Order: sequence, then structure tokens, then C-alpha cells
Amino acid sequence: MTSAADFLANSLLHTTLGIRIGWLSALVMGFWFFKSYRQSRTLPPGPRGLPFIGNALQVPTKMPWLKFTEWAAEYGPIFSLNLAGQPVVILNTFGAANDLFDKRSAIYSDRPRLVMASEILTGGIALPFTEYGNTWRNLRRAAHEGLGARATENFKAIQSREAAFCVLDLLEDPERWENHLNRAVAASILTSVYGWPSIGEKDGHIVKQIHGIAHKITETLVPGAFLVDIFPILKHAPLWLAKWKRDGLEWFNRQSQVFEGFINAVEKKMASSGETYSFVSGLIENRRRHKLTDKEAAWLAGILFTAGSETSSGALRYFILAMVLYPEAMRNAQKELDDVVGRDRLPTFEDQAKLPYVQAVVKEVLRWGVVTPMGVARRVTEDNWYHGYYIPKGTTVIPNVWAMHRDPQHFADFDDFRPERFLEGAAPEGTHSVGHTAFGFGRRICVGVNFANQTLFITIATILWALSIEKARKPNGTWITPSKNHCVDSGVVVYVIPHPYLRQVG
Ligand code: HEM
Repeated sequence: MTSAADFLANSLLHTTLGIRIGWLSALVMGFWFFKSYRQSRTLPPGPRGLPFIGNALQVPTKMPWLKFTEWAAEYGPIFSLNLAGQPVVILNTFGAANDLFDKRSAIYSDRPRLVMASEILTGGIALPFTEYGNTWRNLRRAAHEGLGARATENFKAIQSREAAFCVLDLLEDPERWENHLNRAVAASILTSVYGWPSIGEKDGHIVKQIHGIAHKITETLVPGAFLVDIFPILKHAPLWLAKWKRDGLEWFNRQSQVFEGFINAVEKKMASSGETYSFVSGLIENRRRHKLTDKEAAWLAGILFTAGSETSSGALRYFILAMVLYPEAMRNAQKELDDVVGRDRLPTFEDQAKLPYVQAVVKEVLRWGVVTPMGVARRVTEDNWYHGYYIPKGTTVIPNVWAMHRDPQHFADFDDFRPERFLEGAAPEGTHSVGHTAFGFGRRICVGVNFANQTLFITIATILWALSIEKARKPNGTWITPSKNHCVDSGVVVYVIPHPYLRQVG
């Protein structure tokens, strides 16, 4: 029989044990929860940074995509950085970009906050930077209506004419080949957008002005260029104290007047003499349906030549470089042009389907010489998980297009310019059968993609039909071999500096 004392002792023992077991299991459970919580909130791996500033000092200010590609080899196709507290995720494969930007486009279509470039300099209404919301939707719908695949057919005649003028200019004055490419690209955009007559040498100041606008905007995108982008609170600094803000707002007002003036001129012409079709004539008729204010419509048209001119002429520079370095590809394209077009007429868009090699040259130019190596960054608008990694709301997500286009899994000889790769087998998954992602992804894919592809096709076909491009020679007769890595990183767009020698096809 157990005494009352034994009973008491026993029950005490059991109670103590029970409490101990209870504590222990609570501890184990707590640890388990903590561990799984930690695991479920782990950002993708990445280089170790310093306290407070994280990896900010490890990211090079020029050509950061090269470092990103090295880090991708070390940490995997999706890695993360901490830029002074701002989480940044870098996507390095077609698959990852497709999974997030295309398949989760509802939460991956915003842009990171760019106070200077987007909110001050362009008033929050420049389509490429606009926050993912109603203003963006209205601008995008209007842009798509005027530049979709069917609508862009309207601009083929303008692009063919400009390609022919470009070749004449190159033949007459080969030394200034860059100017001629710039002029042709700017002219085909401006005539298509505003219905202007072709711009020539005399209109050099307009081309200069356009490139000036693009430069002004891209300059402000250079990380660290404006303190307000690091400390957004500075946006509220009073005007008398913040010269940068006064200058930025003044620039926006001046630029708005220029763009509104261009639109008003088209409107006047439409009222008097029946203006020919252009992007803006369509926009004027439909801007109310698209719920655009006059200023938004003016900026939509204005930003098209800013977004489209530097990128397209940058791609054409890469084309010149590729022809200088890979003459075999040039000869193959010229042979195809000879067989299909002959020598009695210029190539046209009707020939396009019968010129698969020339089309492959266009794609390879965009793959090999990617002009926007990091695309245009996005901002995630909701917490989400990918492959077990946590990507918190507000993270900046950068597609490393440069690495995607050099992924040995898809492009074994990625460094070589080899158009044939687009004629062999299927395009890599995640590229929507295109084979590259030079124009971006998902809902924010380049709205000028059809226009750009048309410009590149007809300009490249016409140049190769008329001209051969070779290495230039030094005065002592030795060849100048340009480097494919000698790039100028202007902030968003990257250029190359080839030294070509142009000669008429015999
Ligand atoms: C070779 C030429 C071009 C290249 C490589 C290029 C590339 C790009 C890229 C990478 C983006 C960002 C897409 C993303 O966020 O995923 C973009 C956006 C954009 N592009 Fe292009 N582009 C070119 C030509 C053009 C042309 C000719 C136009 C207009 C006529 C144009 C207008 C735009 C606009 C307005 C956006 C912003 C779209 C948005 O944010 O919703 N681009 N482009």
C-alpha cells in the first residue's frame, strides 16, 4: 500500500516529469517551428556582404552583369544581394525568368521606385518606368494598339525607305557610318510616330535632341547618380533647397511642352488636310477611349523614340561588329539575298519568309550583342516563394539577360556569332519559341518588339544586299580587329565600337 506521503511524492514526481516533458516538447516544437520559419524565409543564396551596406560595394558600377554571371556560377541560377538593406534577386536562366516574369506576371510586373528618372524627370508617365497600375495599363493599351503586330505593318513602307536611304548614306560617306545608322533609326521611328517627312542631314539637331533626351534619362539611372534614389525622403525637400529637384522639374516641363507641341501639330494637320496615318494620328482619335490625358498621350508618343532609338541603333552597331568579326555569316546571308532577291531590286518585306538565314542573323545579333544586358528591373508586389526560397514584397528582381544568352546549356559556343543555331532544332524553353529574351518578359515585354524586329530585318537585309563590311586597316596596312568586349555601358543600353570598312557589293 502506498502511504499518503508516497502518493504525494509519486504524484509530485509525475507532475514534475509531466512539466519537464511538456517544456521539452514545447522547446522541441518551438525549435522546429523556428527552423522551418527560418528556412521558409530564406532568400536565395548570394555573396556575403558587410554589415549595413551588404553587397553594395561589391557590385561594379560599370558592366555589373559580368560580375553577376560569375556569382551565378558560384551561387546558382537564382541568387540574391543585399544593397544596403534592399533585397535584390538576380535571375540568370530563361527558366527562372519565365517562371517568375511570365507565369507570375500579376506580382512581377512593377518597376523599382526610381525617384529621379520616373517621378521627377518624367512625371510618373513615361511608360518604361511607370508603376504597375492604372496609368501604366492605359498607356500600355494605347501603345499596344498602335504598335501591335498588325498595326506595325503600316510602318513597313517607311522602314524600307529609311533602310534604302541609310545604304545610300553609307555608300557616299562610309566613315560616318554610325551617324547614318542613328539617323535611319530615328527617322523611321519619328515618321511612324508623328508622320513627319524623312529627316535628313539638315535635321541633325532633331536627332541630337532625341539622343539628348535618352541620355538625360539614362544618366539618372546610373546607381548612386542621385542621392534621392537612395534616400527617397529627399523627394520632399523644398524647391529652394534642392537644385537637382528644380532642374529635374524644369526639364520635365520643358520636355512636356516639346512633346505636346509635336502632338498639337499633328492634330492641326489632321483637322486641315487629312493627315496620313501615324501612331499619333491613331492616338489622337483614341486617347479618350484609353483614358489618357493630353500630357500622358504626349509623353507616350515622346517616349517611344527615346526607348526605341538607342536600343535599335545599338543593335545595328552589334550587327556591324558581327559582320567585321564573322565574315562567313555575312557571306552566307549575302548568298541567300542573291538567290532570293537577285541584283535588280532591293530586298522587301515580301521576301522575309524566304530569307531564313537573314532572319537568323537578326536573332543572333540580338542574342550575341544584347544591348540591354540586364533588361529592365522589376519589383515584386507580394511575398512569394520560389524553389524553396523566399522573395519578399518589394524585392528588386533583375533578369541577367547577358547570362541567359550565354547559358552553355542552350548555347554551347555562346561566344561565337553563329546564326545557324536559330535554324537548328527547337528554341530553348522559356523563350516562347523566339530563342532569345532581348525584348524582355511577360506583361512588360518591349511594346516596340514588332517595330524593332521589322527595322532590324529590313536594314540588315538592305545593307547586306548593297555592301560588304570588313575590318578597317591602319595606315601601315595592318588590319584593325575590334574587340567584342569593348563596350560602352551608358546606364541601360550598351554599345560596341567596331572599326568597319564598308565596300559596295560588286
Ligand atoms: C533592338 C531594339 C530594342 C530592344 C533590344 C528593346 C528592349 C526592351 C526591353 C528589354 C524592355 C524591358 C522589358 C521588360 O521589362 O521585360 C523594353 C521595354 C520597352 N520598349 Fe523596347 N526595345 C527595343 C526597341 C524598342 C522600340 C523600337 C520601341 C518603340 C517604338 C520600344 C519601346 C519600349 C517601351 C515603351 C518599353 C516599356 C514597356 C513597359 O514598361 O510596359 N522599344 N524594351
